[in-house]
Amino acid sequence: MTARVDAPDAGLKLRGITKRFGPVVANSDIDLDIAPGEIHCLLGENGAGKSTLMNVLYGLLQPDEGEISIDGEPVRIANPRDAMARGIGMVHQHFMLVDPFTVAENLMLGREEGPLGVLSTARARQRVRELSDRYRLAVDPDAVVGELPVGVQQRVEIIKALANDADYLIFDEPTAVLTPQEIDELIAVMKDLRGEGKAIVFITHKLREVREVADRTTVIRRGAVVGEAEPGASEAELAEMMVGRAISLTVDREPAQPTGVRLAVDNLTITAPSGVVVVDDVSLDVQGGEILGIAGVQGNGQSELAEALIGLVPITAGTLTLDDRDITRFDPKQAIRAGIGYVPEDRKHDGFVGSFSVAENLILNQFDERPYARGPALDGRAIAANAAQRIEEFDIRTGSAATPVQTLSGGNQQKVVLARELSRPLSLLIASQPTRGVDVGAIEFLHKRIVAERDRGTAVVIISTELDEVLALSDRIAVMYRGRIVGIVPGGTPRDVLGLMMAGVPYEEATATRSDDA
Ligand SMILES: Nc1ncnc2c1ncn2[C@@H]1O[C@H](COP(=O)(O)OP(=O)(O)OP(=O)(O)O)[C@@H](O)[C@H]1O
Repeated sequence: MTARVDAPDAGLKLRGITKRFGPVVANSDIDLDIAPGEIHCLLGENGAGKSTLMNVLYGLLQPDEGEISIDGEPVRIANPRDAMARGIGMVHQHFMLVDPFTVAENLMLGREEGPLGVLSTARARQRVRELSDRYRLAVDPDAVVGELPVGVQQRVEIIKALANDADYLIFDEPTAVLTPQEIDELIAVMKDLRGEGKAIVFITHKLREVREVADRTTVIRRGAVVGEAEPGASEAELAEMMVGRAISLTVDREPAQPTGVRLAVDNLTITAPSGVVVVDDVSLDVQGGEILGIAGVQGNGQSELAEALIGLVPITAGTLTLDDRDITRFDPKQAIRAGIGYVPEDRKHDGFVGSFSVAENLILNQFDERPYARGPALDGRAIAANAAQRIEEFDIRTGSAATPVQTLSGGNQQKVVLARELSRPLSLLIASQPTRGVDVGAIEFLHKRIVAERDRGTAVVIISTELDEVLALSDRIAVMYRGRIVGIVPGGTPRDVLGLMMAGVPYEEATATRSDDA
């Protein structure tokens, strides 16, 4: 018999997939072929319909029209159990793991009732070990999932999919939440899987990753396939195909015109409930009209520093001063009133209320303020007018202003948070991973807005694990390592020097090492 991969109809084929949500056509007559042994990138703007299509393929959604076949045989995928039985696995954008359970227990649960069926603890632990050895996915079977960093949780998701013997693996924006090193590791795993003949569908907004791994790239715009990108297409070409216009991948900005210190952080120390000192005697200033970038490998105290500035975590020692006012003990409400804008790292958790509408989320924290509050009642007209303006300005792709935010695509949810925070008068803007999950076109716009906020005289703090983003926006860069500031350096500092500093090497030594290498 002919080997399966040689057969003309080998692989997975989607034909004419259409999926509507009320008036929104999320997928319109989509054809997609996924061949064994390929990494197939799915590229498209926020809200283009990528996750919807993958949710159809995984049986989480039923299409209104269209067919799916595997190796020429039509299949109906009614639910994830069917998908897994057909060899389709999915690593979700938002993990579907059960936090209080261990890795092995999560495998046993087979959350989506996979073909693993009943599995003993011993067998599950052994399976985790086998798979983690084979694919270099270091995971302890007995670790409690909720206590693991996101990068490791993602490995657990991959192990779960592999434990079900998936031939087709869907990775829906897996790199959005990973550090650069974790991204490299994940890409190596994806290449190994491809080498074994598995097919991978890879969704990402990072064009560099597409160029690194894609055997084939299908571009979707507004629910329909635009076409396949040419092999070897440049980042600029991919971006243009995706968005439908040429876009600038660099940020145009004039040198900063600092207006004097607005934010002063003095000897800030934060001790976590576990007793670990997560921010250790940090002092820094941010001037009005300046962007201070904070670079560092995730987990080196940057998140806690940001959360302390907005009053979300208690401070152990030190002081915070904004425009000569002591804000050290402010709670979030007071901080917001003092003109602090905050874009949280975890938008789902701290950024919005999913069941509230887009319009409501755009005025969250301002419900009791003019012009939205009129006495004890809300002024519906003012709320609607604000929503219409922000949706237009930030190009938020939503059915209407009344749509619950939880049904928006990931990137559009992020735009709602940024639109809200960038639309009130600010003294200080703190933005953690501001463009996480956002498409290149929207990044261009959001970066311009952040620079415009600086030029208005606001003090801006950007925290990002994307060194490209820190470099594109920052006038000065503070590098954090193990809760301390390793150094505060000029905006244009070379990447490799920053990289060394992120590993704890002081600036002078890092620059000397660099010239030694040269
Ligand atoms: N459950 C739902 N109810 C209503 N509308 C939905 C639902 N799920 C998705 N949509 C809509 O379908 C469209 C496509 O969304 P989808 O999440 O597939 O986009 P995406 O390409 O994955 O975007 P992103 O890059 O931002 O993640 C969007 O307009 C979204 O608001």
